[in-house]
Amino acid sequence: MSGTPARRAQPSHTTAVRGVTDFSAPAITFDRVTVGYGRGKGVTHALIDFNLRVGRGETVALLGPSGSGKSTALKALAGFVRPTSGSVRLGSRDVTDLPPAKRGIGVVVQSYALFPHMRVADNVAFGLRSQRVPRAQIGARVAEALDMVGMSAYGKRLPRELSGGQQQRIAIARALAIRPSVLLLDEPLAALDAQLRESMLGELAGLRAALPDTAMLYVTHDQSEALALADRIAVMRNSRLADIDTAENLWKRPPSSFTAEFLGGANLLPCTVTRVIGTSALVSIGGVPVTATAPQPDIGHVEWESDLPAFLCVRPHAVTLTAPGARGSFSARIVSTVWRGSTTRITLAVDDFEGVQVDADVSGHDQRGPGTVVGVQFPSDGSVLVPAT
Ligand SMILES: Nc1ncnc2c1ncn2[C@@H]1O[C@H](COP(=O)(O)OP(=O)(O)OP(=O)(O)O)[C@@H](O)[C@H]1O
Repeated sequence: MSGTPARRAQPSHTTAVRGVTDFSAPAITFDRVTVGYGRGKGVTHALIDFNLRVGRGETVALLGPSGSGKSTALKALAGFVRPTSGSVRLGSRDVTDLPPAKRGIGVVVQSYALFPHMRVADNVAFGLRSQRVPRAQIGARVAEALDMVGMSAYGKRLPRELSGGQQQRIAIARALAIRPSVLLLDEPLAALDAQLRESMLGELAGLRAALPDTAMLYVTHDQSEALALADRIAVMRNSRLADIDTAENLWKRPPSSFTAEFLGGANLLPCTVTRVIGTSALVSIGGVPVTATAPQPDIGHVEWESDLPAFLCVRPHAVTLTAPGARGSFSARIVSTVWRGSTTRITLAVDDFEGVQVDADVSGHDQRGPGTVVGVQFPSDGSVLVPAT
């Protein structure tokens, strides 16, 4: 039997590298940070015992449902709320008691927050003037920041003369003008339409590559943004850090059912572990044996023991439909189909599974209607064990 860990809520830093950046030097540290809003019995604990380290040049996405504490973590770092307990550090400097303007952090929020009466260049210069950067240098720094976001030609415009995407670019330029070592982005694309969001995502990825020493903390509840931009993803749940790891590890080997579901939807099939040898697991779903992959982790506190209840996590694209009665298949009936352009999402009721429907994504425009009987297979390389707790 092999021990299999879920990597969970460890205040760790990654050894992965983007280019030649050394993430091991901490740029941001949250050390057991708790934040409460209100007092006495009415207090809301928006962040509880929160630990996180972000390395120099690293991008970490804070991902989680609405109200899970993501923005509060950012505010604690930026200095907009004071932790009830714990500390925040930038590099080796404890900034817990420092006012926001003295922290030297670039902040970009969803609503752009540009000064409406100021021209673009003055908006971008704002942080530089607050930092008393010599007047002679301001013009060049503003030009440099506008150039980074492709908005050099717009310095004389007022914010109301720009589109939403352009305003957000100016907000990013304003944050970059102070050459921050830490950039905080709070849902920066949430106010933009889907197409613009997609192109801005590409631009943010380019910006990230152009700023190899800047640590970024990126709040989102959109898993595709987190997967596209982050070196690591920290998943928040109920004011706490639930799981943290590289985007790839969390996607391929989710350490919890919550993260499996939150990061892009997953079929979570209740199963019982029969045995695990190396990375090969034999499990039972409703008495039917199925082979799967057991994640082999580097940190571990889950032992895959026989008879342990667990989940089999199968992404919809990994579910295979066969002819009814095909060898190794479960018998199922199509409940509904939704055509999504390049794929069709088929929802299935499987005879041996009580109360659990299975989603399958098949390529093209599948014409099979509700009630059609099919076979369903869960290929072992697309089925991974997830702890039930
Ligand atoms: N100023 C405030 N006063 C009282 N409670 C607050 C305040 N700001 C946030 N909260 C509460 O703290 C909790 C965490 O809020 P936070 O904004 O950090 O969540 P979030 O994960 O960023 O959510 P969203 O994705 O909706 O922005 C929520 O329950 C929220 O209602």
